[in-house]
Amino acid sequence: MNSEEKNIILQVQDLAVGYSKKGNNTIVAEAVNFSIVKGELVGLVGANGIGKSTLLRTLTGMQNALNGTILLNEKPLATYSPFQLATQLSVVLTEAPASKNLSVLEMISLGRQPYTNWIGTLSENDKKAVNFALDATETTTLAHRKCYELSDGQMQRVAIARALAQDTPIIILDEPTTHLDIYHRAYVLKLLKKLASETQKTILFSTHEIDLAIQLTNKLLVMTSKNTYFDEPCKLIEAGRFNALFPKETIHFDGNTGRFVIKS
Ligand SMILES: Nc1ncnc2c1ncn2[C@@H]1O[C@H](COP(=O)(O)OP(=O)(O)OP(=O)(O)O)[C@@H](O)[C@H]1O
Repeated sequence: MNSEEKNIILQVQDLAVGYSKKGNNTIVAEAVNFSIVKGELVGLVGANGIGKSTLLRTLTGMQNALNGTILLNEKPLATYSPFQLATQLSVVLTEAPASKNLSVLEMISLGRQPYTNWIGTLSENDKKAVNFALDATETTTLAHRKCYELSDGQMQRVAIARALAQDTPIIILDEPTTHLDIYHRAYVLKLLKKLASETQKTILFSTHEIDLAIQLTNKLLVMTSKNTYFDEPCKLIEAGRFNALFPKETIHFDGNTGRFVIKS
């Protein structure tokens, strides 16, 4: 076993994802294979409706795989209890949280739920994790504001802080840059990169910011209607994988600049 194999935290083998209704399976993506190493920042890109959220929901145990294997720390995901999973994997979804009436501090403290006692009292260790999360996401000054008072960009940082407070080795985020302006999109993705390299957390996020993801991530998962590719961004460019993402008549990928260009 080489050192990369030893550090694999999430391994996906021949995975099929999709939906099951009255015994009929609708497969959204199949033959998905990849292995993510500890401390890597991995982006998931693909056209609207290709199956990014479906794949992420399957990887977080929120919906069942239709086929194949997901190994978390070499153990099948399906064998983790909800409590065990909450200590390994935190999830940041796009939907606004139901409890926007909470203060920022209360929202971030919710991340400590897997560790707190039944009345939810925070130990010194819990407080340390919450303070680290506030600091890392620059949300300390917002701590006593209500979540409903925040802008989308501020709320996104709070959602990331809640996941950080949960202190799991893996954080999975579904489109963390939705509704943000270009500066805040870059800010959030740079924050994820910093967290992955400084805390050795493994971070997997879906995004439509392909140009930014190419610049910032260690690896990318590229979902197309035929295949899902997984590799370093430069190798994916070399192999022409981004050319297959969108219909060529409208935009094409320029491998020299690493950017999409509108066709005139
Ligand atoms: N609950 C559901 N039941 C059945 N089909 C669904 C369900 N949710 C999504 N789908 C279908 O699964 C396919 C993939 O959807 P998904 O939301 O995973 O795509 P996506 O890549 O995340 O899209 P987007 O970039 O637009 O968010 C789509 O055809 C969608 O209609």
